[in-house]
Amino acid sequence: MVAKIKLSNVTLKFGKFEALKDISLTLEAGKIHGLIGRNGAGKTTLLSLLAAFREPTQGQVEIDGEPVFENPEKMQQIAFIYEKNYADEYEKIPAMLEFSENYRPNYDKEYADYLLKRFKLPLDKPVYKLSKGMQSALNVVIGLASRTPITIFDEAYLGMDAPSREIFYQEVLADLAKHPRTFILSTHLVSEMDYLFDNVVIIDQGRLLLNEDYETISAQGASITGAADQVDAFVTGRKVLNEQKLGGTKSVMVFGTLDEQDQLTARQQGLEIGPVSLQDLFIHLTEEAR
Ligand SMILES: Nc1ncnc2c1ncn2[C@@H]1O[C@H](COP(=O)(O)OP(=O)(O)OP(=O)(O)O)[C@@H](O)[C@H]1O
Repeated sequence: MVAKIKLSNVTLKFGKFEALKDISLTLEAGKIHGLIGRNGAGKTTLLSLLAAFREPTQGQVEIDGEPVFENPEKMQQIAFIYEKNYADEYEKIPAMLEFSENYRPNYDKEYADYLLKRFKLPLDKPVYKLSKGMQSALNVVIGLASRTPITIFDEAYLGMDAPSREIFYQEVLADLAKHPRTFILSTHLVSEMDYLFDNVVIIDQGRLLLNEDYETISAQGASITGAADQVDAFVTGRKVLNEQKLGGTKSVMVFGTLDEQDQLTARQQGLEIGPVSLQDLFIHLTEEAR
């Protein structure tokens, strides 16, 4: 079961402050969408609208053509996983999971049990006594095992160590392949998670900067590596995003596509051309917008 999300001219105000400014975008069903933006860009605010936690001040948020706000049928199809405060959660994990089991029609208890084991989560402790990383892993279990048509993870990895984050990423990919649905992952760990994304949404200061598939974005930049003086000559006049030097070798990231002639010239000069990282493009695009 998959679902398509559409925002049309969405504005969200907190009092006089516009946290989201006239955002229109479509998120295709069955894909992994990466949502990135600097601190305070409006990611959580945007996700809370998708999850029907709030109503836009202006504009429409629709899932499969229907408004989502105060629409119980649509809301049941969306899991919004964010960092919760479990200070007052005296239940143990099995009791907590009962809610998802009862409320989510596609909830898979066997899969949840498998994930609990994979994350090595203790079942005999009240949730408030779990470490921060364990509480995040529990959120991930709820999000994945609910198998909702739309699953939103808002920086779900907070506190999780590297091996646990790796399990999270592996499970997103493996379970999506078996049970198609739409994932939206917001993150600051761009270089760690970019390989997961089919599509990337970048917002900055409440505005949409970009909503494109990962391959198209990657083609908007290139890395050029080779002898330092040759590389310097090649990148003259181009927009340099980042450079690194090791001995006589230099690697420079440039913004903009390289046409066939550029590629031929680079090869003739013994320069190596590679892709640019999403992280470098993100830093560049959000700096340029200021
Ligand atoms: N309840 C609120 N009342 C007033 N302003 C708010 C409220 N929630 C968020 N904001 C403001 O809206 C803007 C966007 O916040 P949001 O939490 O969506 O950003 P974010 O991109 O998720 O940031 P971060 O990466 O730091 O978590 C910020 O300027 C924030 O101060």
